[in-house]
Amino acid sequence: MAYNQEEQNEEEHKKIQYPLDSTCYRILDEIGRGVSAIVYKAICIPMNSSVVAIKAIDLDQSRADLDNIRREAKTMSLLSHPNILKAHCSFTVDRCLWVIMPFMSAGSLQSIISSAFPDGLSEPCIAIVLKETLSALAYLHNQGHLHRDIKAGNILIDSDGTIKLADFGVSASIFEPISGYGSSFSSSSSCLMFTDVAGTPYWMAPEVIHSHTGYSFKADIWSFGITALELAHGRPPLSHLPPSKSLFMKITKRFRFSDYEKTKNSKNYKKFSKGFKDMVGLCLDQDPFRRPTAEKLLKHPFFKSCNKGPDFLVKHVLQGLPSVEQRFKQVKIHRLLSLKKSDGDDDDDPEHGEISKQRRISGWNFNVDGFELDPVLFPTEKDQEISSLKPNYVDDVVKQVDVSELFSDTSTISSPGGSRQSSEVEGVAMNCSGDRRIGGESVSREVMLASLLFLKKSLDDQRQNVMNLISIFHGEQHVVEVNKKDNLIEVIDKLRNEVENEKKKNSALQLEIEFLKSHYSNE
Ligand SMILES: Nc1ncnc2c1ncn2[C@@H]1O[C@H](COP(=O)(O)OP(=O)(O)OP(=O)(O)O)[C@@H](O)[C@H]1O
Repeated sequence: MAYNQEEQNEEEHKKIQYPLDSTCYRILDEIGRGVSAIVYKAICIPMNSSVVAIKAIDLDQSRADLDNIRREAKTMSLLSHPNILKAHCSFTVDRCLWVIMPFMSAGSLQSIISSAFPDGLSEPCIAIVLKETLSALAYLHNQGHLHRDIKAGNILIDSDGTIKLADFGVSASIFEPISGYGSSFSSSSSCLMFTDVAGTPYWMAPEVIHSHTGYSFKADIWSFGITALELAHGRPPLSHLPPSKSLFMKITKRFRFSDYEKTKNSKNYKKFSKGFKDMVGLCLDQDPFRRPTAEKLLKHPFFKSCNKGPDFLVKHVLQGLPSVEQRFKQVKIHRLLSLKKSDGDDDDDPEHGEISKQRRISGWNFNVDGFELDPVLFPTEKDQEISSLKPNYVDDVVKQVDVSELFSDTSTISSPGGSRQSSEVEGVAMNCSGDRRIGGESVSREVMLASLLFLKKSLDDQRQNVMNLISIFHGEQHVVEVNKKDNLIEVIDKLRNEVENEKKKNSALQLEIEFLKSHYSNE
């Protein structure tokens, strides 16, 4: 089912039309990879060989179906704002959707910080980037759209310092009719709400993860706050944890910034202004209704006092930076090397060694705190002594999750009346909540299922990453200069094993989900 954006939007006739034929484009270099897409630098031959970026989305891997993407592209083509990256056109090429976009020569802020500013940008630079992004967000929200994937990876910068918000892959219009979206949509509450889970885990608002309560524009404000921390520290909070674990921590223990506390004592500890910390704190209020709108946030003193522009970014961020394609190659090499380095890591883990070498697995158990499926080993004598103390794991999970308590925060950074409890953690770290054990009897099956589905997605993503690495080995050995045949065979064998392991984990997880579904439907 081929489609092109042109036939769906009369507006498009008014502007220069890029060709809808893949043979008109010549790919020059790969410049980025997402979960289900590869981004290329290319030239459009009939357009005086002008440089473009092509995002090739694998429709088999992508969550969205073609109808939704088509609808989204149509809606997005009506938007116009200096800080929003508008695609030139899009069309299908086999099972891929090619989105032809302006080439933003410095790439994303994420690619910049990961290669040149691992400890984050300076506050004046962050202020400019965030202010421009927030203008785009305020416009989007005023037009009735949620972005749903705000993060540094989706903020692009051009060689002149211009900032544009990109990637509307999961964005959605709150004004669209229910039937028009793959999203679940609820209008039962006082404002229109989405209930499907969309976005990238570390940046997701608690109400998005806890999807049955619904979410709206304020979910973007949360992600905006996380993006501020990402730009300030070089990574989002909790990113040292696997995505599923970070999600579950947010649901059960509420979001804390304890991982940034360590930063305070490190040599790279940075001090940020009160205004910046206050602004981030407002975005990261656990209660979406207390978070400010994008419009209101733009009036915050942090942004009001930001009077520098793109030139400042050129001077302090872009100068001397390798090109986006060079940076991407470096990232690939780095990933490859860390993969090789981690080859032997499992052997260092005594528990893992024991599992794999001495003991047989009898099944899987759900580790509530770690939000992981742990293998259950055939018991040793010592295990049998304590086994009678362990409750049935499903009951255990169900009794420990009291959804009514999850978001009734008593120690958030903003109090209902607007007065603020002291921010005890310095830097951007804020004490959002105590680490309270959750008790009670109420049960959220949706949370359980949503969480398990996330875990499954995380495993799928890991599998995809391994596949990507395999393709790097096959296609670009000259880049990584791995010439020794023996080495290659050994690494490929290990990758193959990893894929097999992932497959096994996926099947086990599938069984687990089936079990939980039938368990709940029987009740
Ligand atoms: N129009 C563009 N011009 C220049 N570089 C781009 C452009 N679009 C994307 N990139 C580069 O490609 C990288 C990958 O982009 P992509 O949108 O596929 O992934 P992502 O948003 O980081 O990940 P995900 O798919 O998980 O959302 C970006 O980080 C950026 O450096």
